[in-house]
Amino acid sequence: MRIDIVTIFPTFFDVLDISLLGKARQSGLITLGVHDLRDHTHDRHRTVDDTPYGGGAGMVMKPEPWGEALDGILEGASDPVVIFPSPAGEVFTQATARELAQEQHLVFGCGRYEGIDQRVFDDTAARARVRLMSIGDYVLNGGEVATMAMIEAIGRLIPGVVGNPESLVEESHEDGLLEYPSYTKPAVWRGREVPPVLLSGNHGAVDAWRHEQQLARTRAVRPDLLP
Ligand SMILES: OB(O)c1ccc2cc[nH]c2c1
Repeated sequence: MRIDIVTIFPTFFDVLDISLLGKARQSGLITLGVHDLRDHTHDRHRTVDDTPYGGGAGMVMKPEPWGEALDGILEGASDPVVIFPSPAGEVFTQATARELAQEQHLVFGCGRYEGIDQRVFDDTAARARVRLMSIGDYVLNGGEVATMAMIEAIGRLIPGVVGNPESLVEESHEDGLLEYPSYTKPAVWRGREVPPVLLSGNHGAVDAWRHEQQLARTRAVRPDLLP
């Protein structure tokens, strides 16, 4: 998978050189391109924003630098999905991560200030699949944190990135439920015992207990996930 990111804070994504995603890049499973939006400005101050038409507080990101940056990425690209993190976007879920992990090329456009001139979305949608994505009902200062979260959620689902693919199966949201509680040695810690069923060696009983724990947790914390 190729991933391109357009941002005014390119060093924000240096962290993608480490851990699982860093290994995936070294092995060629993921190819990453980080593009500084200011490299697509042509004034002395490298201006990327201006006051909003219609008035209002804050600044809006100018369309010209975005147009030039995306032209360079989309030219010759093979059917990428262009994702703009936005509080006004569809909610990114584990199902979205699974869906996007199937793609060959993702482009993330990280907005700042009050957002990006709408014509950038419209112009890009005329030549690529565009999706505005929200990672939750709260507002960040820009798209970089959301992009990092989505890249991690998507990247870990790409075959070969996570060593043991079985570890991807029993996770929260994979089967529509929250995950069961986990325990490891010691069997007693500060007077707290591991649930005896987990020490029983009875795999059927363990599976049943874990499923019940998933249901109980989901009922308590995320009843909206239940069918
Ligand atoms: O909360 B968010 O996901 C988000 C995304 C993009 C921008 C651009 C300016 N504020 C933003 C917030």
